Amino acid sequence: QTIACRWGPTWWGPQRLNSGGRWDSEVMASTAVKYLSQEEAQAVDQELFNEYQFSVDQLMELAGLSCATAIAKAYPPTSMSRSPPTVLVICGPGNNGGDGLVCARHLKLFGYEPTIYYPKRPNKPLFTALVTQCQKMDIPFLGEMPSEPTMIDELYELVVDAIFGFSFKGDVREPFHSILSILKGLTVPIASIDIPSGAGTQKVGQGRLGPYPPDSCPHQV
Ligand SMILES: NC(=O)C1=CN([C@@H]2O[C@H](COP(=O)(O)OP(=O)(O)OC[C@H]3O[C@@H](n4cnc5c(N)ncnc54)[C@H](OP(=O)(O)O)[C@@H]3O)[C@@H](O)[C@H]2O)[C@@H](O)CC1
Repeated sequence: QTIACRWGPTWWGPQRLNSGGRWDSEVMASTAVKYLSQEEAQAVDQELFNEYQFSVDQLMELAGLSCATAIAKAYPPTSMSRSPPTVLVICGPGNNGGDGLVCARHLKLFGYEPTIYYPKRPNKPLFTALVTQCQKMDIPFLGEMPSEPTMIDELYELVVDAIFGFSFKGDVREPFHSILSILKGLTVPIASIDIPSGAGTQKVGQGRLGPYPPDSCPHQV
């Protein structure tokens, strides 16, 4: 999983399996960031599931924890104006949304005050369990998206975009089109899990939350 942060002191190089199946230490040691294409990301996914026998629960827990850790490095609670810092985590209908639920749980443990908006919930045990775990940690779920960017700017210091990952395709459908429109108007920073949602993963281009790869757009974790 590529982890990158624009404002933090460190750029974490991508960690990927090379064609021989070994961790590519040269790439890991590099300070440059390589972005995986949609096909590359999906191939890594399949290799981890099939060859390495990881389960989706395992990978999602690691992904969510890694994202929360990267966010805590980029935006330490002590650097934020509120205590605890308020974070809105917006989760999509796929595994990227699952990463967001796990991330919210770890952000709470790291001293943030996350709130989740999860408008389209898959009826699968993995996701219902993740929701239960967040509820048991007293993480609130919003019934509806704040309608104006200024409302989000006032209530939250950071937004985590866990809406779409590498299976996004086509034009954004509702309710996510409206959600992304609101996010485009924010002044608070947005940390995007995997890719900025709405950005294409096939090629460098202008995504709906900013350019991709994101040299000057929301943080990508
Ligand atoms: N590889 C790894 O090691 C790991 C990967 N992980 C994570 O998984 C992510 C990939 O997960 P994923 O495959 O579930 O896809 P993802 O993008 O979250 O959601 C796709 C859903 O979105 C929807 N949708 C799509 N296009 C749309 C549109 N235009 N407009 C509106 N809706 C649209 C569509 O849902 P539907 O509308 O069909 O209900 C579709 O099913 C990956 O990026 C990484 O974050 C970690 O969890 C574990 C380790």
